Amino acid sequence: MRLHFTKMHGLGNDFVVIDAISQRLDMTPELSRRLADRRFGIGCDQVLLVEAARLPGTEFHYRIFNADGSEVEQCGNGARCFARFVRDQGLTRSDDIAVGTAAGPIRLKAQPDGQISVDMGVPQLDPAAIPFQARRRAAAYDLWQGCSALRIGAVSMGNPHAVLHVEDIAQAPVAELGPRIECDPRFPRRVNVGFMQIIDAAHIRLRVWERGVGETLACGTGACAAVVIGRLWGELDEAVEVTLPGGALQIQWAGEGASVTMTGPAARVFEGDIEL
Ligand SMILES: N[C@@H](CCC[C@H](N)C(=O)O)C(=O)O
Repeated sequence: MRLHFTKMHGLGNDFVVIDAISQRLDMTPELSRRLADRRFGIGCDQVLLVEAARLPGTEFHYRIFNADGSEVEQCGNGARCFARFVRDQGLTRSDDIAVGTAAGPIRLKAQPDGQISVDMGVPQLDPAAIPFQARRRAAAYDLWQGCSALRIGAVSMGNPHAVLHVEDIAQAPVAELGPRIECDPRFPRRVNVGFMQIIDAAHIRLRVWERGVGETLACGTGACAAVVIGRLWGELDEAVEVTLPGGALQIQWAGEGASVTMTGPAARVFEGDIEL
């Protein structure tokens, strides 16, 4: 069987995007691992499937698979690439697209300058919704790693995130602490881990250890999560520029009960066919 795909990226967080409306595809963890493999497959952080709408009021359904084969609820950089893909392929003419995900519907807006804005929904801070084991909701939690407690914020942007403050992003222990926190038993579905350096109230630097992938060049939901936590800690404004290793995203969050908006680029790299 031959499968047509498009390789895309959002600030270097890279995707294999598949039109699963015009092509029949039975996605499995094995197949997503194979497509994502950088030596034996095409290579990407996530595989994105464009499917027919399932939720009322939406035009499409969006499924996301990490490089380790796990299917996940949300992907922010992927959402911007999804919007660009369905418009470039002529699957829609709309510049305001409602899309269903496992985490509920999201709205994607193509801006005149080519950037895409995504309404990422209302962040969930209740521990049970993240999911995170804690007696009660708090702005910060102590997470014990060996003999030392790390101060973290925890939030769901549809997918789970832990956020830590670091003094110097270049020296952040991402490869050491990332996998340990990802698999901490207090996060029963594992977790994405953001390391945030606050430059000033309108600008942060961020590196993210992604669940099911490892460190990526950018993480859209991670950028939203960091701004939410930074605002809960009283350190950030409503509009924040988030600089990731792959480039910058603009994040806006008015506060409790409001949706988070993320704006940034989406790029197409190449198209191809893979024999399965
Ligand atoms: N790269 C993403 C997040 C992808 C999913 C994540 N690894 C998870 O397991 O939740 C983004 O841009 O948000």
